[in-house]
Amino acid sequence: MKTIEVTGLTKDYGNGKGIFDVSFSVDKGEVVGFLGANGAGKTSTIRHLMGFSKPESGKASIMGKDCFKDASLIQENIGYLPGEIAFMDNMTGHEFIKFMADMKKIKDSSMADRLIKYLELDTSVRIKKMSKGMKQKLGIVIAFMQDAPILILDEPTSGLDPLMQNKFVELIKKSKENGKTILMSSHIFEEVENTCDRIVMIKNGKIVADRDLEIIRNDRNKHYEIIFAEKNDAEIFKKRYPESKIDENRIIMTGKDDINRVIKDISEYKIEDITIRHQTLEEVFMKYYGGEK
Ligand SMILES: Nc1ncnc2c1ncn2[C@@H]1O[C@H](COP(=O)(O)OP(=O)(O)OP(=O)(O)O)[C@@H](O)[C@H]1O
Repeated sequence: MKTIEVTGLTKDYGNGKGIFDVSFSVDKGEVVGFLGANGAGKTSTIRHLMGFSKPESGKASIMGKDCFKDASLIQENIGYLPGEIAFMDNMTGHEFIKFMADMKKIKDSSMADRLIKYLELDTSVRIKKMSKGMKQKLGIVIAFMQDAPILILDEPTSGLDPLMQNKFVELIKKSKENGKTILMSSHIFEEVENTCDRIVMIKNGKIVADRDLEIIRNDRNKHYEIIFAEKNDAEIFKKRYPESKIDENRIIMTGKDDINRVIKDISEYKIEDITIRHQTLEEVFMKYYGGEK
């Protein structure tokens, strides 16, 4: 049995909006990044997983339980961070954490205390006076405080500064070490690359990719950017590598060509600058986005 399973999930909002025949699964202990541009269907899928929306067809289940039929069981037991957090504005952070802990029947507050300290969150502030980042931290504390074995996080780093984003990445890594199963939506490739085992990508409500990151890493092309001293040399080089792109005396090419051969070929010319690197995950996935992010 898969820990999280979505099968043929469909919800048509009209005008081509919604999610259509979405299927993917997450195994126990796996960390899966759910990537997609704005409006791609990440939140809609997650809301079905949390039992807030009724599928038009298809099914979402967690630990074999139907997410809609067993919504209260799911909501009580999953560590969940919503994309748009609706807080009780008049409460302080502390009061709200206590309120949620009571609702989720959490007796031990030590995990919440550790998270508050780790994220440097001042919980004495009233929620209506909190910045976006503070509210996001509060949401993270609530999602993680029950030490749930399954976490569903909708754009968890939205509103966090780079330092806190890094701390969040560490939190995910630690949670993975502790055997948690995590589904995390994002449009930030880097954070997904740093934390996830697998990527599921959604575009216009449909799944367009589902790949292990290890396979993607091993399969990445090399990216070359070469600046020739002479424009003429760049043109000659371009003829040897017809797939490359040329802009004045600059050649950009991506491919699996033997690096030794490329370096040997380059060495025949006077070069001003050269960069050789692996493709980023974003570059690999750009084809699925079709140019739009
Ligand atoms: N209840 C609804 N009624 C009508 N349209 C909806 C509803 N919920 C979502 N949509 C539309 O469905 C599409 C998918 O929205 P969703 O919120 O799932 O996207 P997302 O991938 O989470 O985007 P973002 O990154 O912007 O949060 C959007 O075009 C959205 O406007």
